[in-house]
Amino acid sequence: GPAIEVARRDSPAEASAGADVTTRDQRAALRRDRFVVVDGVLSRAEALAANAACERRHESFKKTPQDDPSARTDRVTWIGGDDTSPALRLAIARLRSVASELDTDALGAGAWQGFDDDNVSRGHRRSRALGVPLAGQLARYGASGPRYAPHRDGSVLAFDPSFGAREVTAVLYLCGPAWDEPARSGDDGALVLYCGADAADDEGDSATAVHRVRPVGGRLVLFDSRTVLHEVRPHGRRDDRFALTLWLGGEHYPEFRCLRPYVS
Ligand SMILES: O=C(O)CCC(=O)C(=O)O
Ligand SMILES: [Fe+2]
Repeated sequence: GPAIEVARRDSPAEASAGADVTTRDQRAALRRDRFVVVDGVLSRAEALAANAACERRHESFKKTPQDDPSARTDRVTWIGGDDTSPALRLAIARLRSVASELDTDALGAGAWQGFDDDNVSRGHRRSRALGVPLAGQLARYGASGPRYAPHRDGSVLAFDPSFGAREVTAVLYLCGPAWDEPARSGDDGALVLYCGADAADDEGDSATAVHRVRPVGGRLVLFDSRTVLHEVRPHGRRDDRFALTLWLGGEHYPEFRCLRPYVS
């Protein structure tokens, strides 16, 4: 898991796939609101093919090191650019491409400036390009149970290298067509974002805005890994909930190890 995530990172330029995944307005919304939802990142046919590849791979999903009912109970596997499935290679390529798009808005600074220009206001002399891991986490949430309790993905005070590197979380949903319609009742497998919650709040009570995102196939969610408290609700559907996640950030040289605190 984390070892794969940390082992190697590309620069945004190396990870660019050419076609735009996000618009300038969506990226501005991300920096302002600390999250944005982008629909149609995979076409319907591409999303169907990716979902079928996830279903075929059912046996390769494993427990995570954090596996515990009070934390998370999903099962995961890792997807790299050399995956045997063309549909999953396309999905990871679209996610990796987002980093170079975030860099293009840097107003001549040459790299990502952080959320709401945080990097500048915290006194960074230079902006940093967003490192792009070679592999993303594919998670499977089965029916009636698996969930991920409220958490943040990254922190500037991290001791775990992968955790310290994470700056922007990118989640691409690979759910099948049954997920296109809202759940009729009960828990719906939503990603719940507790925006504006205090840093000390791990439950979301202090959030200034709560957003529920349905995991529709082909939908991308981007958010601030370090400040946005979020959780995955359980669901009662027959079909599994699949999400491919890539954490952007950290420096992009081989074997990044977060030797320095990520504030400078
Ligand atoms: O599947 C999702 O919607 C988000 C998953 C998540 O929060 C994580 O893996 O850290
Ligand atoms: Fe998360």
